[in-house]
Amino acid sequence: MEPFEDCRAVVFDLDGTLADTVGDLTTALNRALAELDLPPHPEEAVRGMVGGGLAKLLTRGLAAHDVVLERAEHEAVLARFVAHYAANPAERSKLYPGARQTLNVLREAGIPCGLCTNKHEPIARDLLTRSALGRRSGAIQGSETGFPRKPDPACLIHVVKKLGASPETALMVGDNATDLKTARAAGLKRVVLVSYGYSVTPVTDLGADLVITHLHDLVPALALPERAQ
Ligand SMILES: O=C(O)COP(=O)(O)O
Ligand SMILES: [Mg+2]
Repeated sequence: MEPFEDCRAVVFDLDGTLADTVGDLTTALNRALAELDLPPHPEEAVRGMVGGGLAKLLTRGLAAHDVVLERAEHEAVLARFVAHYAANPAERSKLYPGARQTLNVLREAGIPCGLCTNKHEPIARDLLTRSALGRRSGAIQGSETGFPRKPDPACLIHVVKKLGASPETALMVGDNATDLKTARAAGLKRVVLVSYGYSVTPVTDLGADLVITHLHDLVPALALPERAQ
């Protein structure tokens, strides 16, 4: 893409973009499945189920076993799954290389960073605090807070506004088609996708303005002043 010279804010997705969380998600999902006497899914299978929030992950995990629960039971299993995950969200999860450094460089360059995730917001905040990303993020928006989940653009529009930017001057960095769709629906002109996340479709086929293989490739693409890099 052309260097994005007028970037005033960067909004990141969390799972698959800043943090590799699939290990802990798999553990929690498999605990919930075990309580239903269902076999566990391997981490590689769960990778392709992440990105739509915990409710969707449970639905996908059950569907992979050809199980559809009646509503009340599904809600009860979901509550247990969320509780399992909330109890241990950071045992095996880790930030991707360059996550902290990239947020630092952007902040030093005067570009506020925010976060828009389909993860339950309290769990997202917990993860971010544990990984010291929370204080580097100017605005965090997760799910179950009254905003509809991505790809509805409302949460992204809210974060962009909180960061003091506009859709024209903000950039979204995500890992799948949902992030791209959300950003376009919010009116963002620049969308970067990372290639190492959880997308089941090759990200190069999705129509992003730029695909990066490493977070370190983000700052050079923004044409920031030399001192900031
Ligand atoms: O599916 C989730 O729980 C979160 O996904 P996201 O951070 O990629 O939006
Ligand atoms: Mg993601």
